[in-house]
Amino acid sequence: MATILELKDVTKQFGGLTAVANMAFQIEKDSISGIIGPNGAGKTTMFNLITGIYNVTEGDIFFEGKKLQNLQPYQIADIGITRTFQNIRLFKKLTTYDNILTACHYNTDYSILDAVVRNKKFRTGEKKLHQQVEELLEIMGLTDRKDTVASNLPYGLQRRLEIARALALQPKLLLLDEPAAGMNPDETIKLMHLIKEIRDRFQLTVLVIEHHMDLIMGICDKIVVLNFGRKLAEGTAQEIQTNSKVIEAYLGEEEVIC
Ligand SMILES: Nc1ncnc2c1ncn2[C@@H]1O[C@H](COP(=O)(O)OP(=O)(O)OP(=O)(O)O)[C@@H](O)[C@H]1O
Repeated sequence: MATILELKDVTKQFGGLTAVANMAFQIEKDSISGIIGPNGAGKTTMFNLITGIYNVTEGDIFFEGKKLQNLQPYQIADIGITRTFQNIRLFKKLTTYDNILTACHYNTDYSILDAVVRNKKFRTGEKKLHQQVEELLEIMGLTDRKDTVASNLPYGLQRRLEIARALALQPKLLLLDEPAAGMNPDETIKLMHLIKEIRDRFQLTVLVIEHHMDLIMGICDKIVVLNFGRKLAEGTAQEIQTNSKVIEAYLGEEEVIC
């Protein structure tokens, strides 16, 4: 198995606070991996480092063997890493369809001039875009809500729409920050199947932060556990559930283990 993402001794400090300390792990291509840990453990900060929102204080992050150094978030999206956010970020006044379409437009290969004169290249490109939007609507179960304004969608569907927008950028690595937040158990199970389906259909790698242990334990090939910005443990769901350090520090409450 090839490694798609590697963190080598990554540290992030905010003034005197060390949010992430000497973090090191590898993510295998085509896998689904999870990051868990108590509030404030450094999970979102790690996503922000991988996606270029923050620069690392020390250490290196490699994507497909290349160092991600001083790249801007849009450059990181260009090389194939996209994400969703803990606090949903959508164009709230646009329809579901247009939210996906604006993200798909990022991939167009026609120029402004092609668009102005509406030549064949533009028309073919536009047709492809609309096909891509329809496909994403279908996969994400949003077709019958395509004309609904995003702010009027139920919360669970807003989260799905956010994933659709991240997929529209055709990533190789998809980072999901608490995709099941606010979902009921039934929606969470459906999301779990959907994440697997997305991985298979688009042949991508998924890294997911989640507090819903059933989702994490149900879909992840590997789980990295953080505590106070440090890696506490790493392994399969079974290894994590039986790891004494994890049980002591994080999964101490029995009901957390599914
Ligand atoms: N921009 C920032 N400036 C200063 N401190 C920050 C910043 N971002 C995060 N922190 C701090 O870094 C630590 C890790 O925060 P982070 O949001 O990464 O944790 P988390 O594991 O994602 O938590 P949660 O599960 O609550 O989302 C926290 O102490 C937080 O207050």
